[in-house]
Amino acid sequence: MIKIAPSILSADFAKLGAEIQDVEASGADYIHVDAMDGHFVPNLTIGPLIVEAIRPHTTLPLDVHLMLSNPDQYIEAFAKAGADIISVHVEACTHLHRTIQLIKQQGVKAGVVLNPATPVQSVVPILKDVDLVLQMSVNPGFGGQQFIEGVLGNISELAAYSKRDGYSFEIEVDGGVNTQTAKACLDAGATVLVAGSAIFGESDRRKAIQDIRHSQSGTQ
Ligand SMILES: O=C(CO)[C@H](O)[C@H](O)COP(=O)(O)O
Repeated sequence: MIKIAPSILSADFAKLGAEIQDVEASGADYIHVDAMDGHFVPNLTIGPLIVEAIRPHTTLPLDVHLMLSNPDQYIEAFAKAGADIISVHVEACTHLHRTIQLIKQQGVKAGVVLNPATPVQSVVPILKDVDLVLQMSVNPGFGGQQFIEGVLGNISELAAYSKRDGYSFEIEVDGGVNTQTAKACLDAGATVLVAGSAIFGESDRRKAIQDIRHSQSGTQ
């Protein structure tokens, strides 16, 4: 079953609790939370205080994507705030194995993230340790960007490693995912699709989630 993770980056922040409850009632599987530090990426967004504030508004897993230059410094705070999955960028981690262990020590699931131009080879040694690999399909920092087709090869490569070595990590794709681009991601082997504007930008969130989820089979 394909999982859909609405990215609250495109939600109405003035009514975030209600927005999250709406996508949960509309069939979402995870709530995707984008934390940006204005340094690793050119934008500032969400910190642990917001994660703590939204935690009581949903029973869904909070899937927290850290776009931070120094993720180690904030992992404990995000875990205590209520994150269920914490993902860090391979490009930001000098000691990736140590950072992944730090996440696991907090009792939450650990993910590693690749930017569009980062080769899959850079995460192969850590694949056996992670619960999720997040392949960015835009350059991180902003919602509403255009899907970069060149990442499809990375998704297929990740799926091939998973199959070859019997791993069970999720393959998540984030950025420019909509009803036009979802099928190619799923065909390549994605198991979780993050979508911000394609869900929160629609008045019928249930239909938006269903359309993305079923884009592979064509059954809406
Ligand atoms: O991580 C992100 C940006 O860094 C967002 O999750 C992503 O861009 C989702 O937005 P959209 O679906 O509108 O592209």
